[in-house]
Amino acid sequence: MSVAPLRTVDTQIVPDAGAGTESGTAGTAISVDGVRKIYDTGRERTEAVSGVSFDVKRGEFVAILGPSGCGKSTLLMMCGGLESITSGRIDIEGVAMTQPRPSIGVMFQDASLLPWKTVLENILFPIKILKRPMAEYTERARSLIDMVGLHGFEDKKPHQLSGGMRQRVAICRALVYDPDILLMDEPFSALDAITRDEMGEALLDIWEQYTKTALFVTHSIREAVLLADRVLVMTRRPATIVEDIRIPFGRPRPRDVSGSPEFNEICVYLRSLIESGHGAAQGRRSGDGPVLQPGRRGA
Ligand SMILES: Nc1ncnc2c1ncn2[C@@H]1O[C@H](COP(=O)(O)OP(=O)(O)OP(=O)(O)O)[C@@H](O)[C@H]1O
Repeated sequence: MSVAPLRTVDTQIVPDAGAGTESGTAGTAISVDGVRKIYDTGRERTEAVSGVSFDVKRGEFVAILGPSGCGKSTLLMMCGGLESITSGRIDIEGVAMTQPRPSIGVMFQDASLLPWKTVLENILFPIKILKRPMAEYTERARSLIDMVGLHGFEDKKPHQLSGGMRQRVAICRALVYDPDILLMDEPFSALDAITRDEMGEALLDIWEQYTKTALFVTHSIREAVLLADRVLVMTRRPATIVEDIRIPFGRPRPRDVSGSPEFNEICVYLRSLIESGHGAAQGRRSGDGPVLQPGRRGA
């Protein structure tokens, strides 16, 4: 089932069959350059992010992995214009990021649905806020509902849904207005392991029909390797990027890839990086990461 295409008010991203791969011709969607974040509460100064630089190409799916509290969410929020940048610069489609934009969809750990609204009304809520034509977007919302397997639940309220179903609604809400970029902050972390795997597969299904640029924060190494074209590994706070690994599995991604020795080898390598918690790459510009192949570890 495909999703009805729409034109967006911002730059239209044309899905690129080569996007997210070495041969992709896509330009840069997100450019993070020397970004630092210090939270200053008056009583306490916390350096959350320190000198982080990386690029994300259009159509690329980049996962950010790192220890708890290292600054992943802070980095994502700065990319979404939801948190100020202390120093450095973030450009989205070549324009400096200073405030939220409709070309960026955001998804959080908590689905944050409005309890008094139905599934369909929740999904269409951004359309109401953005004052876009409701009839046109209702068709799209229904296509998305079908795609994530919620057909028949359009008129249910959030309390009538399981946690996984609520997150499916949140995915539809993030995609309904056709944002060019999707920022996801541990969207499946509150779900049980089986539902989490199902959601990963649902996201892969969506990705294959509806390529977007994505930045995805997760604690799950396996989820990152299953979903992403590249994985950025962050150090302990203040976070910087210790490794940028290109995942060598193409698109459409084989659903059984997570059972392969190569997949497990990459997971083991990433786990060792996270457990060591630091590396020699402080302050470097990320973006040309090694391709991790069987028997060959990233430098
Ligand atoms: N609004 C804030 N004010 C002060 N400090 C903050 C604020 N938000 C985050 N921090 C601090 O910044 C650091 C990084 O937090 P952040 O939530 O970005 O980490 P994270 O890697 O996403 O964590 P987790 O993986 O546990 O979700 C933490 O020490 C946190 O306490």
